[in-house]
Amino acid sequence: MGELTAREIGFRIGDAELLTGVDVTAADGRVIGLLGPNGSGKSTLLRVLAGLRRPASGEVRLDGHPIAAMARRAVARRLAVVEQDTTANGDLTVRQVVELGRTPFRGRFDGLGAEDAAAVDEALARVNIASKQDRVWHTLSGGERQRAQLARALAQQPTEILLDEPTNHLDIRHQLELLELLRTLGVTCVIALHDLNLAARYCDRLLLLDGGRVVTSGTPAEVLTPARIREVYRVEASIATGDGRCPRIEFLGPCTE
Ligand SMILES: Nc1ncnc2c1ncn2[C@@H]1O[C@H](COP(=O)(O)OP(=O)(O)OP(=O)(O)O)[C@@H](O)[C@H]1O
Repeated sequence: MGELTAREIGFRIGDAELLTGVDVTAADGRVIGLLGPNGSGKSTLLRVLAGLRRPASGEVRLDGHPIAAMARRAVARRLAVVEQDTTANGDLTVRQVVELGRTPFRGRFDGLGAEDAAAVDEALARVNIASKQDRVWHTLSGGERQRAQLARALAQQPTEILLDEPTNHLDIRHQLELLELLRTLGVTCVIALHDLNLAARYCDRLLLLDGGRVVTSGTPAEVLTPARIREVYRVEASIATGDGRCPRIEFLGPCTE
C-alpha cells in the first residue's frame, strides 16, 4: 500500500492559476474522492499527482520520495493512471492495450513473460472483459473502453491508482462493480467523480475543489452538507444520514438567487 502526498501545490498555465495551495494525503489503501464543479481543477490535480505536470510550487511525494526526482519508469512501476479520453489506442486489441500495463516491468527488447501474461489475464478477468480481449479498440463502446483502461492499470499491479471520472460511460451495474472493485483491491486510489452519491458511498475521504482551491476535505458526512453543495455547486439539496450510513443526497434544484 502506497502513500501519495501533495503539499501546497500551485499550478498555472500562463496567467491562469489552475491550482492554489492544494494539500492531498492518500495512503493505506484508502479511496479518496476528488469533487468539484466543471473546471475546478480535478483533472489538473490528478496529472500533478501522477508526476505528469510539474507544479509551480509545492511538492508531490510517493512514500516520502519527491516524485519529480524519480525516473518515470520507477513511478510507473507503482502508480497507474486511468485518464478520461482513451481514443489513442486505435488498432490495438484490448489484450494488447492491457499488455501496455506491463511496459514498466520489461526490458526494451524483451517479450512478455509468463508473469506478465498472468498479470494481464488476471486484470482482464477482474474487470470482466476477458471475453472481448481480441476485439480491436476502436470497435469498443465507451464503457468497454473504460473497463479495459482499468484492466491496463491493474496489469501494472500498482500501489496507487489515479482515476479521472472512471464511471462516466458505465451503466449503473458497471459503475457499482468498478467502485466496489477499487475498494477491495487494497490499493490507494484517488478518483475524480461527479456523482456525489457514489462518492459518498464508496470513498473513505473526499476533497472538494472550487476554482483550483480545496474548499474542504474530510469524511463524506463532513464534506457533503447542504450548505457546501449550495456554496460550491449552486444547487439546493437535502441530505439523509443516520444509522452509520453514508449520506444520501437528494437534489432539489439549482439555487434561484
Ligand atoms: N491550457 C490551458 N490554459 C488555460 N486554462 C486551462 C488550460 N487547461 C485547462 N485550463 C483551465 O483549468 C481549469 C481546470 O481544468 P480541469 O480540467 O482540471 O478541471 P476539472 O475539474 O477536471 O473539470 P471537469 O469536471 O469539467 O472535467 C479549467 O477552468 C480549464 O478551463
